This record gives sequence, structure tokens and C-alpha cells, in this order.
Amino acid sequence: MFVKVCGLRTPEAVDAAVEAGADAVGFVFAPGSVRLIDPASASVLLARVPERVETVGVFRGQPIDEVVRLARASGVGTIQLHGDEPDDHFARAAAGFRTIRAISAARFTESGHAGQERLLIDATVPGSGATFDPADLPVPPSVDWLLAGGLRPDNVAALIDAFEPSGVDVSSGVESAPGVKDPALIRAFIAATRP
Ligand SMILES: O=C(O)c1ccccc1NCC(=O)[C@H](O)[C@H](O)COP(=O)(O)O
Repeated sequence: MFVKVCGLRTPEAVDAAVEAGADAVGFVFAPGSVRLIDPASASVLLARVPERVETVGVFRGQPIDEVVRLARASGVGTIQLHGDEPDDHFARAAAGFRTIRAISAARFTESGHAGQERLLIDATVPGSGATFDPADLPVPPSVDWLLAGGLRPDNVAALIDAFEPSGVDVSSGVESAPGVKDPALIRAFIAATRP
């Protein structure tokens, strides 16, 4: 099970995720987020991340030139777009980065996903800690995909069983307060994905 821990802002949180075996760590560059980090600070944190761990910059509704500039400045290897960005944004990002297309379960349709980027299926408001309505995803995607939205150490195992995703993505569920990661919850979450 691929595990991504998103919205990291401190060395303690990065170390907890890496040491517990996270496959990817995420840094939010979307204005207005409680988890917003500037590229220079993210770059310092990225120096703690070993090569085996994927590093992801998260964006929402920003001009693609700005996305690419921030991604380059921070040093992340993957761009995750959350704002219903057009296909040409993904094509531009894919020229230099791996890509993840984040879409709410309510808006997902198999036929609407034609791109090569990986899929992340989320609640309607990303990073809100809300789960999506299972009725919005009656049939899981046929391609590899990450499940997100309201995952926590105490519910992730059951949700993996229910949806059978290729991976999971967590943010609020490993925080002690909005934007404040709790290393113990990060460790508990990752352990719960790998019984
Ligand atoms: O986390 C945010 O504040 C955020 C803001 C704008 C766009 C995306 C954002 N987060 C993206 C993520 O990858 C979250 O980890 C994912 O949506 C799951 O969130 P949560 O329900 O809090 O676990």
C-alpha cells in the first residue's frame, strides 16, 4: 500500500513520515491553506528526505507558470494539481515532473480521465478532513489511484478494505490541530495501513 503524508511543515513531521516508511511526502503551495509552506522552507525540509521517498508539491487553481516555478524552487519531484486544471497544465507539468491529478469523488468519471497522470480521489474540499460519500464512488477507478479525504489511523484500514485503492493520502487525520502534524499520529497511520 502506497502511503503519502501531506501538508508537512516541520523537520519532526518529515522525519516521522520517512522513518515510519511513507512512500511520499507532500508540501502545500496552495494560497490560503493552513498548511502553506514557502518553497525555500520546503527545500530545507526536502534535504531530510531520502531518494526512495517521492516528494510532492500540492497546488490549487494557480497559473501553471507559477506552479512550475514554485516546484522548481522547492525541489519537489511531483506536481499534484487540485483545481480542475485543464489538460494542458498537466502536459506542461509532465515535461519536468511526475504528476498527480486530484479530483473530488463527486466529480470523478472514468471517461473524464484521459491523462497519463496518477489519480487521487478526494473529498470535495481538499485538506478538510472530511470523507466523501461512498455513493459518489460506486465503482472505483480502473487505474491505479490514491484514496484521500478524512483518513485517520482508526479508519484507514476499513476504508482500504472498502475501496481497494493502490494508495492512501492523509493530512488532517495526522494533526493535533489544523496544520499541526503529530508525529505519533503519523506513525500510527502508517502502521494501520500495513497490518
Ligand atoms: O491540505 C490543504 O490545505 C490543501 C489545500 C489546497 C489543496 C490541497 C490541499 N491538500 C491536499 C491533500 O493532498 C490532502 O492531503 C488530501 O486532500 C487529504 O486531506 P485530509 O482530508 O485532510 O486528509
